[in-house]
Amino acid sequence: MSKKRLVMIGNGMAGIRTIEEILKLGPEMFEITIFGSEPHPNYNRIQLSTVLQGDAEVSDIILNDWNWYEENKITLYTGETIVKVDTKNQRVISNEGRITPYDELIFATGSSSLMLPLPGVDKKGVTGFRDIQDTETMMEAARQYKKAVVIGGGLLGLEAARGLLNLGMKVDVVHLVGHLMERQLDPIAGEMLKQELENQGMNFLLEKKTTEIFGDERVRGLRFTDGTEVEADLVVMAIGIVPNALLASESGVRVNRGIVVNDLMQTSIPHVYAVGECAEHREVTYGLVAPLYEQAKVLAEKVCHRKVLPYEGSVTGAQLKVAGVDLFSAGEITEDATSTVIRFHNEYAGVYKKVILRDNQIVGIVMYGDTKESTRLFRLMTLKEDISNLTDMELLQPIGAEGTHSINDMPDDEMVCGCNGVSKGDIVSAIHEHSLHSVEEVKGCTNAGRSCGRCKPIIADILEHTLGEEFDSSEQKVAMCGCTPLSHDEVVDEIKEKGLTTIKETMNVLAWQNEEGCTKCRPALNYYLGMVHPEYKDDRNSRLVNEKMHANIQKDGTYSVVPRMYGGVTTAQDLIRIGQVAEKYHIPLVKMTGGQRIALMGVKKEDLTAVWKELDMPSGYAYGKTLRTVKTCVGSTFCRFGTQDSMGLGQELERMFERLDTPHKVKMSVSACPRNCSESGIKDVGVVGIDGGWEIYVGGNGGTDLRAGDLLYTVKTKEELLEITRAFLQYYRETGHYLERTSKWVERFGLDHIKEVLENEAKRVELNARLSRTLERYEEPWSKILEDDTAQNNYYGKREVLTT
Ligand SMILES: Cc1cc2nc3c(=O)[nH]c(=O)nc-3n(C[C@H](O)[C@H](O)[C@H](O)COP(=O)(O)OP(=O)(O)OC[C@H]3O[C@@H](n4cnc5c(N)ncnc54)[C@H](O)[C@@H]3O)c2cc1C
Ligand SMILES: NC(=O)c1ccc[n+]([C@@H]2O[C@H](COP(=O)([O-])OP(=O)(O)OC[C@H]3O[C@@H](n4cnc5c(N)ncnc54)[C@H](O)[C@@H]3O)[C@@H](O)[C@H]2O)c1
Ligand code: SF4
Ligand code: FES
Repeated sequence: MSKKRLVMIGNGMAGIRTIEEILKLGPEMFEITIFGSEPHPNYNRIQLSTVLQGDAEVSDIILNDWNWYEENKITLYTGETIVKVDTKNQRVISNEGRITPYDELIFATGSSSLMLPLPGVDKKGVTGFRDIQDTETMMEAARQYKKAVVIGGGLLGLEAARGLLNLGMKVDVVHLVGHLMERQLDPIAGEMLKQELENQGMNFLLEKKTTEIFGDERVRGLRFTDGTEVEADLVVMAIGIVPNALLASESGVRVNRGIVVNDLMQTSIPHVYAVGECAEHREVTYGLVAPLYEQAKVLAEKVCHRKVLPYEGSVTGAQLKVAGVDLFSAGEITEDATSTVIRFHNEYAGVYKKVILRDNQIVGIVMYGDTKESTRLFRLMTLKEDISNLTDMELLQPIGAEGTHSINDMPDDEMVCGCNGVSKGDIVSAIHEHSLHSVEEVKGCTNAGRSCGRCKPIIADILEHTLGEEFDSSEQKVAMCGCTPLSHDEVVDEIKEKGLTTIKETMNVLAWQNEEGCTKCRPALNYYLGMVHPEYKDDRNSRLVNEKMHANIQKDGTYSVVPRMYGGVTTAQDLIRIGQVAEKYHIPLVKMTGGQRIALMGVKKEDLTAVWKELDMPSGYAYGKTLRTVKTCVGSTFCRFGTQDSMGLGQELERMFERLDTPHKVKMSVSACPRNCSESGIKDVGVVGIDGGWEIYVGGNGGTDLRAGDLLYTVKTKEELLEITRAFLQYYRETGHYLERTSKWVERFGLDHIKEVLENEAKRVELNARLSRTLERYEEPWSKILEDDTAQNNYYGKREVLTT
């Protein structure tokens, strides 16, 4: 039987994904011919922003190279545009006069940039941002000129503006309405975004309507309806897109805004289909790849005569690809009389989260500054789950709360790669079925990570979780954050090799792509610099919010205060004082913590310093990436089973390591006999007394990733124990990644390796010496703040932390 002739107009992302799906279902079914106006094979249009921002070359973003077409016996005509479709005789005609007959025809013509029909729009230096050519036009302009204006403060305009800043241009963004990305963000989130981008160097002209682009042959500036003007050597129009549907309508295919299709992607003419941005389905046209790839799958099943699950439309979520900006938006963005809203807003930390509910279902999500919960919430929204059994707290995790959402907790159907519709379950099955070991292999096999690339860190986590020891994390270089391509280890090596001493200097010398850094890299750099240079002056403003405040911020915007109680031992005087302070400052809850401390919960920000003063006790660092507590049992002092003085040792350890900066929090414990009443088996360092000595366990964790500690050594004396523990902690400090718990670190390095280092006497002595130098630098923070009026005003007095 001869093959049917399949012709596709358009060689872009949605079209080629359709062909890939067709080749999977029926590799021998069609003789395929593709026409593309652009002179390139299929490339990742999404990554044009990355190319413009200087993080990739055009060659890096090719999705299907020339070989792919050849290997799949596809005839490809690039740089050739179809100008006529004769649906009666089933053939297409190109601008080169080439006539190609078809049995099945697919329109995959995408969209074009919407260009304002203004006087001067055809001047040199005015461009859209849609393809490689536009990107090259902008890059060329940046080599010769200084000043750019972007019209449109949406996703595209802001990504373009960020790229032009990276290329050294001064950039104004002209926006029609009062806040940025008004289609995705409400005014509060829009304002937060504006502030961040202003810090990065962008200038905004809001509520401005352009009337004219003036200049000579080349643009010189813009004029607005209010009579004002702004200079410009380059104007980038990013005010939306228009589906390329004219050819279809001229060929008699029904067109509204886009080419109208039914649930099987069929147009009004038999054997003619449309897919991607050019298609209009149930009156909606889409501008993100996720829905387009869903359409591609349905269309492939249809033309291959497979059982088809009809396309019923998509819910989309948007994120901005600009370093230092963490936002997510999906569905409705403003509440109305029929909806209710749960909102968390911490202006100080720059975090805003809003979930809109109707009939106990999520109908809208807006998040800025912390989007960790976005995939989970988006899943609840798309599945239309009844959320009435979830508390506000379960829906919106406050900042500073431990993420409850580990890979373990993730349901199999949770979407990992939104662009390509790949769930955790799909990835885990592919890892097992195809013996995959790297992110690149997962990408090749499942498509996850193949578009915007944002999901790659989660794919790496899933690989690690699924493969355990077989996972070679060294192969998976993960950048510290979007501000740099360097990994944590590479940044630390550079700090040491180049003798970098401040955050600013590190960012400059290592060519940070975002001058100010972001909430991921600033705290990490602050930690690494302090770890490498004991004399480093801590940059408080680069700390995570709880550390900056020296108190844990709570769900309702109040704080918790937990004073230090060495080894979990207190006195009657301290308890009386705590009681008096709790009464005087109307502290609503006094709670014993899991680490044997007393927490005063619900302290108002303006009362924090007075509470510290009247308690007159050191900070317990319940908020810090440092030693939290050393939990102890009563031990030989009172217990008849006790073989050792656990309270004495616990207090000594806590006094030794209090305030020590570590990559993540460190919990310790001392039990005086193997009955282990203070749970030494699930601590970062857990000590158990035995007859004639101590056992030291490390890498234990009692949290979401439950892990029993490994026995590191059995020692006879307290001196040996202290020397080993100090060396262990210092080695963790020097080689752990910022925010990596010892449980993960021990697994990454392997217990044998750690033992080998600690058994080497010279190394052990050096580690102890470096730790001693570091420990000298720490001071008690609460009393320091009480001596410092400026700090009190800046952090606790004038500013208002808003939580609604
Ligand atoms: C800078 C930028 C950043 C983006 N970022 C994201 C993002 O982060 N996430 C996301 O989901 N989406 C993003 N998008 C949108 C995404 O790239 C598009 O949704 C997707 O590329 C659309 O695919 P398509 O195949 O429908 O159209 P296209 O990729 O535009 O392909 C259509 C092709 O058809 C060709 N063509 C048109 N008419 C003819 C003709 N008559 N004859 C021959 N060829 C023709 C065009 O030249 C074009 O090459 C971004 C887009 C841009 C421009
Ligand atoms: N990160 C991403 O997901 C991403 C990135 C880039 C592009 N895209 C996609 O590309 C497409 C185009 O993006 P876009 O940002 O151009 O479209 P958009 O429609 O999302 O935003 C256009 C913005 O321009 C503003 N605007 C309209 N007319 C204006 C005028 N005369 N003057 C000033 N401002 C004006 C609008 O108010 C709107 O905010 C969209 O489909 C988008 O989803 C997505
Ligand atoms: S661990 Fe042993 S010594 Fe400590 S309290 Fe429990 S039984 Fe007593
Ligand atoms: S989420 Fe975009 S590639 Fe995975």
